[in-house]
Amino acid sequence: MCSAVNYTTEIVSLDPLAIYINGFISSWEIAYLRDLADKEGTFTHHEAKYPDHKSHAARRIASSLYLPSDDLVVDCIVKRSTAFVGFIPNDGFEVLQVVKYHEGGDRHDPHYDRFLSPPSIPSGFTCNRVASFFVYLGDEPEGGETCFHFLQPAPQDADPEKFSNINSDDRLGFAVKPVTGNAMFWMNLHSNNTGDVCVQHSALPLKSGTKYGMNILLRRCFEA
Ligand SMILES: O=C(O)CCC(=O)C(=O)O
Ligand SMILES: [Fe+2]
Repeated sequence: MCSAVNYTTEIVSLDPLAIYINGFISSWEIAYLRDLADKEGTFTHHEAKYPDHKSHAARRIASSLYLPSDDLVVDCIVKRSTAFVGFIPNDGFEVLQVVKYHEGGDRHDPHYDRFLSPPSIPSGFTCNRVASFFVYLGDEPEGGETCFHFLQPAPQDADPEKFSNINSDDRLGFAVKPVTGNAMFWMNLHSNNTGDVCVQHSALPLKSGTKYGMNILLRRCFEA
């Protein structure tokens, strides 16, 4: 039995569709997931796994770990995410991934979550990441915002505890602050399965503290 969570939503952008979610994961779920991540083993530093990615424009300086899919709480979060995406045609979620950033510049430079060259499978079908959730699992560091480089700036009356407009890479970026338990959801693909160039985003460098987050990536398979 999954416990009910009364999250609320705010539409950030209609096109591309991007939605901010308040209270998507409860505090006991966060404590549970962080404990589970610590028990599961060691976080792998992205650049230890992929040393040649150091020269990539979308450089990712962070560590990550996959959560076990057979865990009951993980399953409840997948069910909640499935209910959230509703009628969006999809083929389920990837294994949930916890990401950890340390102070001193850990970051993820501008990138897309979709595969730019999706692997095709023998049947002639291919799968890509149609939509993403990024959930903030604490702590609340200085810096470490998720910056969407092509979304409209937040309106002046937007809650400064959650949103800001900051200049990143010389572009005005709409930035989401890592508020524990809250999440961003956005679409990566158009309905014709081509990539939406407007959802390029980055995790800005951590100035101090530690940041944990979780990627919940929705798959869609289609004829290539
Ligand atoms: O850490 C963030 O704020 C965003 C992370 C992200 O975009 C990713 O892991 O793909
Ligand atoms: Fe991303």
